[in-house]
Amino acid sequence: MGLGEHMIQFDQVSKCYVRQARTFRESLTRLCGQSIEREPSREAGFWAVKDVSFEVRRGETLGIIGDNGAGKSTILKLIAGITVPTHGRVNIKGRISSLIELGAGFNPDLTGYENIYLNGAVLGLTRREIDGCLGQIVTFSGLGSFLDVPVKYYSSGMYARLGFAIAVHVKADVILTDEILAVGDTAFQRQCLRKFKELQAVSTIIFVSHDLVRVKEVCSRVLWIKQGRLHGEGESEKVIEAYLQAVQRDRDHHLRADKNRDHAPEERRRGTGEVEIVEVATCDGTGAPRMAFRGDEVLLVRIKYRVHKPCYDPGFGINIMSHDGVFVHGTNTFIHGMILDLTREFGTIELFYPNLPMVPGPYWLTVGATSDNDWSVPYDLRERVCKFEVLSTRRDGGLICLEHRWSYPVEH
Ligand SMILES: Nc1ncnc2c1ncn2[C@@H]1O[C@H](COP(=O)(O)OP(=O)(O)OP(=O)(O)O)[C@@H](O)[C@H]1O
Repeated sequence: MGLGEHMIQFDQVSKCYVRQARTFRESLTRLCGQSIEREPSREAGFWAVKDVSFEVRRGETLGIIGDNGAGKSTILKLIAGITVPTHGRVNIKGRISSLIELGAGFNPDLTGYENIYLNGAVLGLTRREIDGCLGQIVTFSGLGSFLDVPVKYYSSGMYARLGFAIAVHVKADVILTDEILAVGDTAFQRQCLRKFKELQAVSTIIFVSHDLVRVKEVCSRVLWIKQGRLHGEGESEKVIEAYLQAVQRDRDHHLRADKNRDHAPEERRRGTGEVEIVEVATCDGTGAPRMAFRGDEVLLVRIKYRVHKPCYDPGFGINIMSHDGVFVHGTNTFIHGMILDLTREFGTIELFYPNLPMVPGPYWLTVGATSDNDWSVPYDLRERVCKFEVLSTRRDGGLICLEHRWSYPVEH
């Protein structure tokens, strides 16, 4: 087999699952343990994968991303031959090792050692081949004397360890992984990641994950699956960026729909009323209202106010609070030495943030108008007046994403 040849080919592949559609009455009847013979369930076809074509070359690590239920795992199952396409053709070359549902093929009454041989045989290895990699599997699993115990006594983490150890040592041509680098404890995850990087050099890998940082790190090409269809394909960075933008649009839509439904207003308000904060809106760089932002995007806070009485030395302030009430940032016009002329009845003032270097999550804005920088007696103080969300692929801990860079000087 030569370099660059196609290891996986999907040619207009579709997969239809048949789902049992039940009426409420049928579900109730079932719950009560009664027969549903007189009212049979109707069968509904559901296209989990629809008309998908792609190819994967030898040595590639291909990422598959998409929302929950998009059809990613179904594609893996089609590659693994766990399920067959309803239409189209799936061509696979070489031995496949599947890291989906780790340990699913184990026999609970057999010991770890026995399951290594059983699993190896299922994967098409001869006894001699399994003997050859047994030592590595044993060491990698870290299960020691537990390998003499029937696997029904294993914890789910131990199950996954053994499953992973077998799957990565069988010298497969194609390796299928589904959120696999998140199994076990942190030390085992590090070990898996090291092994994964080793395998990248010798195998073709299909990597399904919601961890977009990891996908970007390990895959050069990515497929974006949306509602069973291939929605995007190409260089990881570009496809992930487009996906994130779509996620953000959806999230924004959702947040605004929620706001319009006026769910449980969280706002607290007080003030003497000379200046009224009529409306606070979070906007994008073009000034369009928006509630979900990526960390590298502009946030423009637009405050519309109304002056009811002439007032002395007026100013505005903004606080950003995290969802659990931690004060993230605060500023006001007094700090910036701004002198405002509030002689007109209506006006607008805007605060511009060039980016939002915070950890992902929901944030709240408190906006106030006051005189002479005295916030104890404000004209109008609207606490938690509006909410926005920061979406990010960064995984830093804490509250803010400080720019940083690791270095690892080698001592000579
Ligand atoms: N055996 C099945 N029978 C019926 N429907 C199924 C079956 N397996 C999957 N589905 C449906 O097919 C769709 C695609 O599922 P799939 O597991 O491939 O999604 P996914 O992209 O891997 O999702 P996630 O990110 O949540 O794991 C879902 O709507 C799911 O409910």
